[in-house]
Amino acid sequence: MILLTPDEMGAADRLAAESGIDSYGLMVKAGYAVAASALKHFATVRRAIVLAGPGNNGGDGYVVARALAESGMDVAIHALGDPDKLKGDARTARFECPIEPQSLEAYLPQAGDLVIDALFGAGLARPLSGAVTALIEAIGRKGVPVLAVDLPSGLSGATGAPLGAAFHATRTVTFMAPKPGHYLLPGRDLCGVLEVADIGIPMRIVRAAQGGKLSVNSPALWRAALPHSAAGAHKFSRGHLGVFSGPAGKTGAARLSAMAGIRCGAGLVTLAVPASAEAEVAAHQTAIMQRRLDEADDLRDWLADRRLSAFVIGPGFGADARAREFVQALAERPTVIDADGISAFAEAPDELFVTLGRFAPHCVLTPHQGEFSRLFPDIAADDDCGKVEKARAASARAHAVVLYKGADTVIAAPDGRAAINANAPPWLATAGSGDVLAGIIGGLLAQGMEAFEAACAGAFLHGEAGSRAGEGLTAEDLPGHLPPLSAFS
Ligand SMILES: NC(=O)C1=CN([C@@H]2O[C@H](COP(=O)(O)OP(=O)(O)OC[C@H]3O[C@@H](n4cnc5c(N)ncnc54)[C@H](O)[C@@H]3O)[C@@H](O)[C@H]2O)[C@H](O)CC1
Ligand SMILES: [K+]
Repeated sequence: MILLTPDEMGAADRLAAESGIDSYGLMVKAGYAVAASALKHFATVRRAIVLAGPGNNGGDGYVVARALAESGMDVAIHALGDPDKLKGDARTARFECPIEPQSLEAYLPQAGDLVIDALFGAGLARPLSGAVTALIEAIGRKGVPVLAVDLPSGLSGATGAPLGAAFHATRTVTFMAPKPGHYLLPGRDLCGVLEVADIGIPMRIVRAAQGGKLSVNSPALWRAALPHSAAGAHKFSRGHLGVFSGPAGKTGAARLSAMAGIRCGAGLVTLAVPASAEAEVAAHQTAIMQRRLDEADDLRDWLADRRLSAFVIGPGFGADARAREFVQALAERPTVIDADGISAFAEAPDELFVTLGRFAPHCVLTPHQGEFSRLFPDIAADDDCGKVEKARAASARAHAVVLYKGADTVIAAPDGRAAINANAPPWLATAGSGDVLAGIIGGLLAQGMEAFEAACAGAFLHGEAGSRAGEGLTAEDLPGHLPPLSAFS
């Protein structure tokens, strides 16, 4: 599913107008879509209160009011600012609506109300005023449901961050395509159930307006790149994943990664294990092989085997000089660098980026928020940037795919492509879950998937496994609940 930033939506609007599409007609369809949602999902409310803002979001609101009044609902309009100052389509909508707007201050929330939030949408430019903030709080205290037009007022459609106070909507109706702010947190929560209404802008125009580089993560993005088990496939043709284990007592994370790697189809998986942990690891493994590997020289000997097609380093490994040395040696091969593999470079991020920059961007960094801040402190601290922009900036700097973890995981590639992953159930945030994700991505890389597609597919499969394993899952449950890749081809 494509995503449009509010600016791109504005471009789509302009392209639509240039192609002769009547913009007021778009506003009418937008308003009727919201009214239809109100009638379908809030039919039992006593009255609908349209809060109409000073621009076209407000204009949509007047159309909603007219449509609901025509359907017999008890409707009132409370306008922010002077309705006589409305311009263009919003002005037309106001005068085509039979209901006289009252002032915003005159609205006293009552049980049984439905608030239609048509104050601000794509044009939100600054935090809401104190009066509007107070009204949002009064509505929240009264427990009055809110149906938001395009975006809950106060929420940035670009970043998913509120600019101060914002409505917490029960449902949001947006137009033609979702925006990043509908999926990034806390925006996704503030929107409630999201509906995307078609208001008659041809998709060729919507696609022309879209930079084409930002999507909601879905199989459509990577199904063509999935490894297909050809009839003649044998274990060597499905790649060989190397996973680096930590020392005795710290081998669980790597074992989770290795299990995930073999479960998502890697033909062979080998755990590289220091002498101290050999017995411990051997006691747990069956299908997964192991190899003693202590120092960088052992690693270089192992790397001579070109059948090794991908690696995972980081889970439980230890964030030390040895980790940096190993990552430096691995950078020439597709490698998932996770956890300690990232933190090991906290004092010298550029050392990692220079090394990765010497090769094609075939590595995947999988930082959570803390690790991201350690590796990209200036990017993490830039509040003007949303999570998509941060992941993109980090990916360009690191010359690697960056999978910026969270309940709203964002995947970005150095070429600007980005995807927001939105299928992770909340209970996926459990110890070891990240180790499994690293293993899934490593397993897909080992089978020849490119880094961006492997990271997107990995994030999606991880979320699916979490949903299938259900609440109360532990990380050990995840590999066994991975859906077969054939389910997506
Ligand atoms: N193709 C579509 O998606 C369509 C969208 N429609 C609706 O149009 C709005 C966008 O309308 P716009 O006039 O550009 O902006 P807003 O109505 O969101 O904002 C109005 C105006 O308010 C000022 N402003 C911004 N922030 C604040 C603030 N915090 N306090 C006070 N005033 C503020 C600023 O000047 C804005 O311009 C979109 O969301 C859709 O709902 C079309 O109706 C149909 C086609
Ligand atoms: K709104």
